[in-house]
Amino acid sequence: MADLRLTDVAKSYGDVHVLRNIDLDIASGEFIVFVGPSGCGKSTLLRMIAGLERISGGTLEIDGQRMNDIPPSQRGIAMVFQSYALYPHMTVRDNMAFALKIAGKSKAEVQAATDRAGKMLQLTPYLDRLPKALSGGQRQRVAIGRAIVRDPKVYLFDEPLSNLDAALRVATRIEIAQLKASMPDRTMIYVTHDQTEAMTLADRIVVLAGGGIAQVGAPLELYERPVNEFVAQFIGSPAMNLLPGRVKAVGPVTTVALDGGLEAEVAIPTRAGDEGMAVNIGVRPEDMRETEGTPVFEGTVDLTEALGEVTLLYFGTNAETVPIIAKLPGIHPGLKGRRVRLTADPHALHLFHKGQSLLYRDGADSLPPYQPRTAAPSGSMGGTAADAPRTGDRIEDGLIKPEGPVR
Ligand SMILES: Nc1ncnc2c1ncn2[C@@H]1O[C@H](COP(=O)(O)OP(=O)(O)OP(=O)(O)O)[C@@H](O)[C@H]1O
Repeated sequence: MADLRLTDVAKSYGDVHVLRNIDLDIASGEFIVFVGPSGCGKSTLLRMIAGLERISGGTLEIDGQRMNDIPPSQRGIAMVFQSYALYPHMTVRDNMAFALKIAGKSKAEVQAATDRAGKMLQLTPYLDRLPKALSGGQRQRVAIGRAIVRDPKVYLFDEPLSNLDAALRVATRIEIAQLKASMPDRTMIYVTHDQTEAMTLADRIVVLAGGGIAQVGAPLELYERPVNEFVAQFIGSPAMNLLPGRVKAVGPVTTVALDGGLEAEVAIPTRAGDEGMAVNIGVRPEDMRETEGTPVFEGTVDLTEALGEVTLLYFGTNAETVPIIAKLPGIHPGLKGRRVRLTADPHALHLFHKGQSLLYRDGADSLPPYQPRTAAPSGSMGGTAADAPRTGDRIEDGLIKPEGPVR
């Protein structure tokens, strides 16, 4: 059991401010995923929690205890890295046992812990193998095993699956979810670029952007109720389309006159005085469908991509109009070059003013509470800061090639 509290946490490298004003409470047993554009500071935040980076400002508490100046080994955390960084001359069991041996655990304790981790990760048949005789997925499971043997309160994962091929990634993702389910009281924080990992593993996703937190919420809450255009376009793939226009009629349902002459009804309230307000309607590609009636969008299909279960239609890719993508279920041959009329349910549409969702303009508290999922599909894995490759180590194919004597 471990809860974490970050208060006004900041990170700068000299004059470069990477993160600021990070306030975040993480409950014991939660699976938290950090996402955000490349360079937004996800790994830096994780490494500050691990103690591998100094915190420039603010406070990190674990279980109410200030951790800013506590060394990584005393924080009760373990970290799994993208480069699983195993010692090539050690067996799977010895790789997993390494930190325990350093910590002076007895032979019996080491044996019990590695047996248990091997069983949890289905590595039992491989315990006496060297890493070179394992697949990439198995190697990453050993790295996770190294975390498990230490039985940390908090597991940190830095893009653990990004070195794996697509099929292994799916399999390992599912294993992580199962692992978390088997350790409901362990807190897990996970950095990824992968939308599917974020959506399927997280109890809550933290979207980082521009050095701060853009939004924190359950995966489907971010999908259905993004606070702003950035989150709206970051969560979901392909990204949400934005159609510019002006408010024409206000009320519980807003009528928007779209640039180009079409109109759309959006089931988001506006009030007297909002008439004429410049807005963007947000419509997810998967919410669009063909219509014979009144469309919210009409255009000539520039390009199609048939993915089997869905077909992507691209509009305005080489024109002056806003590019639009629609995702239609099934196979739609022969649409390229055709004029298509598309609509969407008013309840599926979003409405933004100056980048912010109008849903939130009177404060998020005025929204009916979002129903969190009850059966948490959480999952995670582990490793320790002690497993971090040292400066000077080279990592090739996930194996540490130490420059100096082995630790
Ligand atoms: N030692 C350093 N000195 C100066 N700037 C640094 C240092 N380490 C990281 N940064 C900068 O901090 C920012 C955040 O880096 P970080 O690796 O945390 O981003 P990220 O969101 O994890 O990115 P990615 O998704 O690409 O892995 C980047 O702009 C990076 O250039």
